[in-house]
Amino acid sequence: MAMKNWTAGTQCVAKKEHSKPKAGEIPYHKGDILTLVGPGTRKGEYRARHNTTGDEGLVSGSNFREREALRIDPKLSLMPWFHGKISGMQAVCKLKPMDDGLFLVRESVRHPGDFVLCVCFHQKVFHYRVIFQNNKLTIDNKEFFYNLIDMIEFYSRNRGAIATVLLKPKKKEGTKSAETKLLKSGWLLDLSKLTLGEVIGEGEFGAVFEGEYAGQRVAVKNIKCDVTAQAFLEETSVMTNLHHKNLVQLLGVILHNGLHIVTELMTKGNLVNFLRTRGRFAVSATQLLRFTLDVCEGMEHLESKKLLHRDLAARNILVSEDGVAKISDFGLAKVSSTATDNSKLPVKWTAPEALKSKKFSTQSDVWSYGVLLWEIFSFGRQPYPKMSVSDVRECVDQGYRMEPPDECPPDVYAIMMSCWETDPKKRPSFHKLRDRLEKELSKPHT
Ligand SMILES: Nc1ncnc2c1ncn2[C@@H]1O[C@H](COP(=O)(O)OP(=O)(O)OP(=O)(O)O)[C@@H](O)[C@H]1O
Repeated sequence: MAMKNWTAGTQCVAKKEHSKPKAGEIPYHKGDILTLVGPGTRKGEYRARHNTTGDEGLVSGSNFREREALRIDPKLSLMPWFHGKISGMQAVCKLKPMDDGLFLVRESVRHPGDFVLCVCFHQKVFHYRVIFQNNKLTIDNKEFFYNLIDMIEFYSRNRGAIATVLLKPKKKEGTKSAETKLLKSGWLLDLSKLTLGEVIGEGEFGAVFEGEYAGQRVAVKNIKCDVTAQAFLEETSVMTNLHHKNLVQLLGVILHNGLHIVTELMTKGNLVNFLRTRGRFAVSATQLLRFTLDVCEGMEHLESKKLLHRDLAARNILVSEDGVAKISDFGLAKVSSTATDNSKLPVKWTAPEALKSKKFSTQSDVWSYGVLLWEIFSFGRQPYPKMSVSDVRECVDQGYRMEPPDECPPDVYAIMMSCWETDPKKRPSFHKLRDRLEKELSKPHT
């Protein structure tokens, strides 16, 4: 068997029961998930933390397999039972054989915007109109839901006012159930183990909560809108491929009330706020350099996986309790290099060739990294201060580059400038950047 060479942070699934641990070992059940924290004392052995019990101790690598990453698959659907705009007749044709509890959801042809839940029972199809009012969905004006996912979840457990509980989704052709896939691969978490705490941030698509999952402090992003939740599924799939000390770790997702995305908690918040609230008297140049190196190492890892970030900026860097910077927000991360919607691009951070001809590459991430360096050394200032987005586009095109931030070490400014070479090929790789930053860090700083 090939020697496993797992790094700290790798999530593993137990292949066997291990109920009688020896001294220093921890117990686990088949299917339990553990996070490796480091090498063990002997060959093939690791130190690991049990994701549910929180126990930490030694485990044998041969009893585990790495938690499977999700393939980025556009067919993966949170709502495989949703068939879009089809007529009642068409729905009836699809619901064959008419087993009790077989169901689908369609959009009403006659009342656009309203949905219809179609369920088989006693060889008949029942059509329940789902009404959207006051921002909620309801069938009977007694039970109300934020979204379809929630509604289906409810009627899969309770009959409520309908003929039968929902037993089996009729999948739309060409879709695969995300729930099944997440469950099989070990990324589906258990709602009953989650406790939500206070709101710690506001994302574009919903609040971010602090919480606890099976004893571990976590951050939870809840996406209520079905369509957005579906879009986030892709971000989550990307994250299942990533384990690195400088990338915010996905712990898993919960399908309830839309989608809950559970990640490790970064208690010191995002880097912009971190630097703005502390300022140059509280954060040393060495600490700033450590942040830049942290981000660089995270990017080097993304690069090694052939992934682009596309939205690298200090607002998307989070700081852990022990002051380590990690990259988050893989919303725009993609394997391919063809862009989607240009209007959403963060212009002040995006390389000119990416803005102009959608040429995204690791080199365009390097450009953004240069802007991020500038943000770090200016303690969280908005880049290109006082310039409008269209001014920035135009000036940068004509060769304008930002001045160094106050008291920025000249060598660091030289690194920024090299990231902003017009010709992407002339920009350094993240690997090269790490080299230069490590040298910088080894110099005496105040
Ligand atoms: N894992 C985490 N730990 C601590 N705080 C977090 C975590 N994730 C997010 N936050 C906080 O919540 C804020 C919003 O995060 P979020 O990623 O939703 O922002 P966003 O940039 O709007 O992303 P999106 O476009 O995905 O909504 C962050 O700036 C940060 O302060």
